[in-house]
Amino acid sequence: MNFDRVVFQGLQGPLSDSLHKDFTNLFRKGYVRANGGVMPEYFQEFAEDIKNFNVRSDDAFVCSFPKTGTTWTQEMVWCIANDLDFEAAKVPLQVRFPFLDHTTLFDYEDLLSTRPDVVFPPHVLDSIGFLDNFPSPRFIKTHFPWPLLPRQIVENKPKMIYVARNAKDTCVSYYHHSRLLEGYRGSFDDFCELFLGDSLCFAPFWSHVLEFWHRRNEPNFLFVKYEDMIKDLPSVIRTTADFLGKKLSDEKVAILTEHLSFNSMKNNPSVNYEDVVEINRKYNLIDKKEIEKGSFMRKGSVGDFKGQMSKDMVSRFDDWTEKNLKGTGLSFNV
Ligand SMILES: Nc1ncnc2c1ncn2[C@@H]1O[C@H](COP(=O)(O)OS(=O)(=O)O)[C@@H](OP(=O)(O)O)[C@H]1O
Repeated sequence: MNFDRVVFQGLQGPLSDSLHKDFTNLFRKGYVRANGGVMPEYFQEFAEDIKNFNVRSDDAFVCSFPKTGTTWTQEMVWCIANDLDFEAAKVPLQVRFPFLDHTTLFDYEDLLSTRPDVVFPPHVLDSIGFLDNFPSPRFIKTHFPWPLLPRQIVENKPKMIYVARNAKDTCVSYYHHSRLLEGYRGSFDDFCELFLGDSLCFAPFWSHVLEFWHRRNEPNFLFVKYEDMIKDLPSVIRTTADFLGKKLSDEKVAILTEHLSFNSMKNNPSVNYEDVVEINRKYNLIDKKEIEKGSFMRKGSVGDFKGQMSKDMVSRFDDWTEKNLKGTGLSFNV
C-alpha cells in the first residue's frame, strides 16, 4: 500500500500551518494518504490487519463517509435484523455494532503514556480483536473508503449497506463534529476548503460515495440516501427489511419509525454517543466550552447548510458536486 504525507489543502492550494496543528493533537500526530484515502498516520500500522480482517458471509456492514447518517442507519439495520428487540437495543450501539476503524484512528498507546488515567473500552482500544471474537451475526460500522476495506468482502459477500448525504450538509455536520470531538479550532470557511480539497480524514468524498454507488445493483449491496430517510423513513425501512430478508408488518414499521425519529434518538442514551462526549469532558481532552455547546445529535435535517455557508461557498460546492456526479445517475437535489 502507498502512504504519502498529507498536506492540508483546499481546492486553491495549501492552507496555513495552524490548521494542520488543529488536527494534530493529543489523538493524532499527522495524516497520510493510504491508497489515495486520507487517514491518520497511525493507520499505517494497521492497514494490513484491516485488509486481512476475517469477513464472515453473515456479517452486515454499514459503510459511509463520516456524518452522513451512519448512526441512524446502524440503528435501523440492527433493529430490523433483531426483530425490533428494543430491550437488547439498550446495549450501547458501539458495542452491538462495533466500529472497525476505531483502533486505527488514534494513537492510544501514546495517549495512555501521557494520560494513564484515561480508560478506553476494548471495542475502542482493539476494535479488530473485539470484532474477531464477536459472535455471529456481526454488525460492523466502517468509514473506510472502498480501497482500504478488508479483501474478503469481495469473496464472502457480506451485506453491505452504504448511506450517503449531500456534500454541503455533510460538511456542516463534520465541522461541528470536529469541534466537539476532534479539537478543530479553525474557521468554518477553512473547514469548507479542506472538505472541497479532499484533505479531511476519510476523503476523497466523491470517490468514497461513488465506489459504492457503482456497486449498488450487486445483490449484497444496498445504497441509501440520508435525504430519503428524512423524506420517507417507512419506505427506507421497508426496502432495508427486504434487503435483510426480514418481513415487517405495517405496525412494526410504524413502531420502528418512531424509535428512529430524531427526538427519540437524541434522547436515547444507547445511540447518542453521550458516553464518548463524556470521556472527553471527564478527562479534559477537548475544550469544555465546545462540549457544552455541542451534541452528537445536532440538527438532523436537510438544508442545514443554508444558515451557515456563504452564497459563494454554496455555489462552489454545487459546481464540485455537479462535476463529480455528471453521468453517474446519482443526485441529491439539495
Ligand atoms: N434519527 C435521526 N434523524 C435525522 N438525523 C439524524 C438522526 N440520527 C442521527 N442523525 C444525524 O446524523 C448526523 C451524524 O452522522 P453520523 O452518524 O454519520 O456520524 S458519525 O460519522 O458516525 O460520527 C448528525 O447530523 P447533523 O445534525 O446535521 O450534525 C445527526 O444529527
